[in-house]
Amino acid sequence: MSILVVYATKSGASEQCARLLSEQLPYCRICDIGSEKPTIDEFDSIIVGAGVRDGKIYKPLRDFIKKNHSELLNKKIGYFICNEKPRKTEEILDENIPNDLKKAAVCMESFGGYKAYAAPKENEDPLKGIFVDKIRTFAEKFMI
Ligand SMILES: Cc1cc2nc3c(=O)[nH]c(=O)nc-3n(C[C@H](O)[C@H](O)[C@H](O)COP(=O)(O)O)c2cc1C
Repeated sequence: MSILVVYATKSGASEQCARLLSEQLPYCRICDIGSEKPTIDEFDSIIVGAGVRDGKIYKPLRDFIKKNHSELLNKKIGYFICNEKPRKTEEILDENIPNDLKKAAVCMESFGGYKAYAAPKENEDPLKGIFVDKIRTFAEKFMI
């Protein structure tokens, strides 16, 4: 089973999460939708994830979901978001992911994120604010 993690990031948290996920999943590659166009028919399983600003996941990922809606329904799929207020996760997923795609998902989760305008500097921990345990649990659940 080959897995693709497609992500969009602005301050880096979603990229960190995509990397950690890929280390815990077999045959997994990651793709920054901001700089690469993935060929999704090469993959049985897709995880999509993005940062959130003003309640919205980033546009390149929204566009990816819209463009590939019917193909995604035929994949094993999971969603993650990176945001600083994980309590709003359900609301954000409801407003950003179409219902049928949400129902078909194996897992959906917020992995936390950086406080607004406080992304870690080069000498700081790049996982500050990220819930590493949630990434591990997500990966385990995705593989069942
Ligand atoms: C301008 C701005 C708006 C934000 N809006 C939200 C928001 O509506 N809800 C939330 O939970 N987090 C919000 N955040 C926090 C981001 O979701 C968080 O920094 C996350 O790490 C972004 O993902 P990224 O690092 O992959 O770009 C906002 C951050 C910024 C800078």
